[in-house]
Formats: sequence, C-alpha cells, structure tokens
Amino acid sequence: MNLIKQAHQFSQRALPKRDPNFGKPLDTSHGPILYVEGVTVSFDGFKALNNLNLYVDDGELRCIIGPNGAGKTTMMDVITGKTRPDEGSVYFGQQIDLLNLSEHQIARGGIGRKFQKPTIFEALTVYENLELATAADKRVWFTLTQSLSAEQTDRIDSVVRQIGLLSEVQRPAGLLSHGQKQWLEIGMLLMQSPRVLLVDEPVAGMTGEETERTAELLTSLAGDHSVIVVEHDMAFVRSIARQVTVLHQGSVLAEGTMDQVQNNPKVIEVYLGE
Ligand SMILES: Nc1ncnc2c1ncn2[C@@H]1O[C@H](COP(=O)(O)OP(=O)(O)OP(=O)(O)O)[C@@H](O)[C@H]1O
Repeated sequence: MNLIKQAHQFSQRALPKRDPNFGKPLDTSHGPILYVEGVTVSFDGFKALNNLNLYVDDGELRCIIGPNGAGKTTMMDVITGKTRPDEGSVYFGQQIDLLNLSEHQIARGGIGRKFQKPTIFEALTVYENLELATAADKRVWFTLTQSLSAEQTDRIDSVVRQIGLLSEVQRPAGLLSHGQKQWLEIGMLLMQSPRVLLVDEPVAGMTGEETERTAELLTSLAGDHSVIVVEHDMAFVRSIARQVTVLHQGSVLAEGTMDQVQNNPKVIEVYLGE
C-alpha cells in the first residue's frame, strides 16, 4: 500500500465520530460534570489505569495525589482525549461521551488542561497572549490585527485581574517570573471559559509567595469551574483541598478530606513504601 493511502486510512481510523450532543448545553442535573467509569489503559500488557472510577461534581475543586507511576497523568490523558482506554466510559455531563471526541474537540468543548511547562508566547505581551487565546483562528498576525469585540475586551480585563497580572499587562510574557507565566497560562485557558480545568503540578518550581497566590487563584476558580489539580506538594494540597483522591497502581486507593486520606492506613503504607 502506498504511503498516502496508508496515511489516509489511518486518519479515517483516528477520526472520532462526531458526538450528536457536542455543543449542546451541558447536562449536569444529576450532579457530576465528569464521569470516569471502569477505565483501564494498558501499555504492552501493563495496566497504567486499572478499572478506575472517578466522579467530579460541577464547580468542585478536586486534588489528585498518588506516588510516582500511580496513573495520574494517564488519567488526565484519557479525560482530554490524548489516550484512548481499552475499557470503560468517560462522560462530560450526562450526555457527552468524551471517547467519541478528538483532543481538539474536547479542549474547545469545555475541558481545559494546563501542562506543567507553560506554552505562552514569550515575545508577546500578557494582553496579546490573552487576546490570542480568545481567537478561534490562532494565526498570530491575523488575530492581532483583528479588532476585539467589547465582550472580548471585557473578558480579557476580567481574566487579567483574576490572575493578578493587571500591572504586567503590557509586559512581554518572556519577562514574567516563573509563577506569573503559570498564571498567564491559566488565564489563557480561562479565556475559553472552560467548565473543567485540569491542572498538572501547578506549583512546581514556585516561590512560597507564588505558591500561596496560586492556592488563592485555584480556590477562586472553583464554583465557576470544576478544577482538578494533580500535585505532589502535600503542603499545597492541604492548603487548597476539600476532596482528595489518592491513586495507586491505576485505581482509586482512597477518597475523602485531606485528614481522612492522610490517616488512612492503606495510604500511609503506600507512601511509606515509596
Ligand atoms: N506511553 C507509555 N508507555 C508505556 N508505559 C507508560 C506510558 N505512559 C505511562 N506509562 C506507565 O504507566 C504508569 C503510570 O504512569 P503515569 O505517568 O500516568 O503516572 P503518574 O501518576 O502521573 O506518575 P508521576 O507522578 O511520576 O508523574 C507508569 O508505570 C508509567 O511508566
């Protein structure tokens, strides 16, 4: 088979079916905004996720902890469409089957993900980065030469205040501190008005003061958004956590308040054994 034909067949296979509920108002009338049920992901026979169940409520702030290799990143990869599970179901609200959507559709459809390493445009100002994040067409020159609607400028204004970068708005992003860059990246996700925000190790490399401000930012976002934070820094988790899920060997080991999970003998054993 020639390469072009092969590539075509692959792209046909990789293309997910369009979910008929995609784009409709999200149905969270029965509580959870995110359902991960019976999800298993195997890599060469090794189960990175093993019958994982996770339910996140609308507006909740959930912390996910677990030792190295517990499956935290794989779980986020499944929710955001980067990895397809071998088994299980993943729903956004009651009706949107995320397994039928591409990574791009999931991101545009209301699930934003912040990776550890910021992907901001360092040569552009804070404002321009936020402006670019509002645009459907991401070509930089095109976006920056279009005029913004009043609604878009209001949104940038509100986000820039929310992320605490009002005084830096005209600074090139490359000149921001490490913490400020992380907040800008969160701001860029907020421009898309996501219902769910997945945040991977938000305070890695931050100063104590930046960590505190990040805690304030993430807690302020809960309510309007469901925020799922994966973090190894236990002091930070304690400072923001309401409900904590502990993953171990691809499954949920324990769930509850920080005190409940920290006093759970199974959790103590897993962490001491690390
Ligand atoms: N693409 C892959 N191929 C093979 N094994 C993988 C792949 N991705 C993840 N794994 C394995 O799956 C397991 C879970 O990995 P994952 O990265 O999800 O864990 P984690 O909880 O995010 O760990 P960490 O806290 O170290 O980032 C690990 O044993 C990892 O080596």
